[in-house]
Amino acid sequence: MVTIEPENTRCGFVALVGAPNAGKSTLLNALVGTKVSIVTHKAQTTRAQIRGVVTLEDTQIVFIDTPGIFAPKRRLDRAMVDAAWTGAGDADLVAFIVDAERGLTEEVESLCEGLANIRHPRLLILNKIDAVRRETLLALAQTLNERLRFEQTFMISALKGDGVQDMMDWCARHVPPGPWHFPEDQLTDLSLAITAAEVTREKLFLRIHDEIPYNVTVETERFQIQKDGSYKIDQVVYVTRDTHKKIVLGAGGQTIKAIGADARRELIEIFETPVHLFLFVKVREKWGDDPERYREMGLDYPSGKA
Ligand SMILES: Nc1nc2c(ncn2[C@@H]2O[C@H](COP(=O)(O)OP(=O)(O)OP(=O)(O)O)[C@@H](O)[C@H]2O)c(=O)[nH]1
Repeated sequence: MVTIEPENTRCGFVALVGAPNAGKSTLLNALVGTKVSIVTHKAQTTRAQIRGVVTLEDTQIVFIDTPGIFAPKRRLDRAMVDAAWTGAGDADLVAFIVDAERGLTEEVESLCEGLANIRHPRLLILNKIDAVRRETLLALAQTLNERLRFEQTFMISALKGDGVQDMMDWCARHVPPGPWHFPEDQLTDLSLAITAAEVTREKLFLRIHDEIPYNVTVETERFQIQKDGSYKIDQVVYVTRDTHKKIVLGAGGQTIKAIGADARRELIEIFETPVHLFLFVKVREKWGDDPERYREMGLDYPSGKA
């Protein structure tokens, strides 16, 4: 066994920033090699900063999946966007993820402006190359490199894994010397309770097909490790309206039951222990404006910006 002396280690934070749906969470999961951040085809899935940890020989890289940056409306939205920019400002390297299929959208343009104010070295990551022609990719890479200075450009498919290792190796070579922040075998800093809430939220997003998911949040109210090692988890699904509650419940409670079954199945896989999951649906009209609700998600209350 090789012993790694603390004075020889490297460690750094790499923020993954980009527009909603660019593929940041998919990339984080591909980098870490397991699911640490929930992914859906809907924009604004990631609400808080989620850290995924990769330890390679003497180097630890902490990737930060940030919420997609967009024009915020509610307090929650502002807190999400703040979390994304804070993630970028705190990192050693900033990876700008661009959905190459969508190309140069207004969101991407305004992100370029924001990123110009961030002093840390930047990487350009063109994602979804599996869905784009080579010429389109090269043209996009050139345009973006003319707008902003990037240390390196990577063309990847987070979904298929192409180019992900190259990006990770590059990051490993460019993080500063320093002690590790996490034990070698830790993959994320999310608590069990938050992980459980995120998984249920993902299943909800996947089962309910309209506006409602943006108006839903899930909180783990109680997380108990039972004597037999199984987990008993009580969660509340907050919706903003009674009509939404009816949809989330479904006829005879069918929808929530199916969501619970999906979530339970995945939680058993993640936690590697039996899980007893209990979901309750409550109406909380303005939860998106209630700091208590999103403080739970690890988002800071955006002071003075109410
Ligand atoms: N074709 C293709 N689709 C991808 C790729 N990477 C991600 N996607 C899809 O893009 C969608 C959004 O992916 P996410 O990883 O949730 O995107 P995100 O940037 O984290 O989104 P927010 O949480 O909204 O900020 C999902 O449907 C993914 O499956 C890729 O390399 N190729």
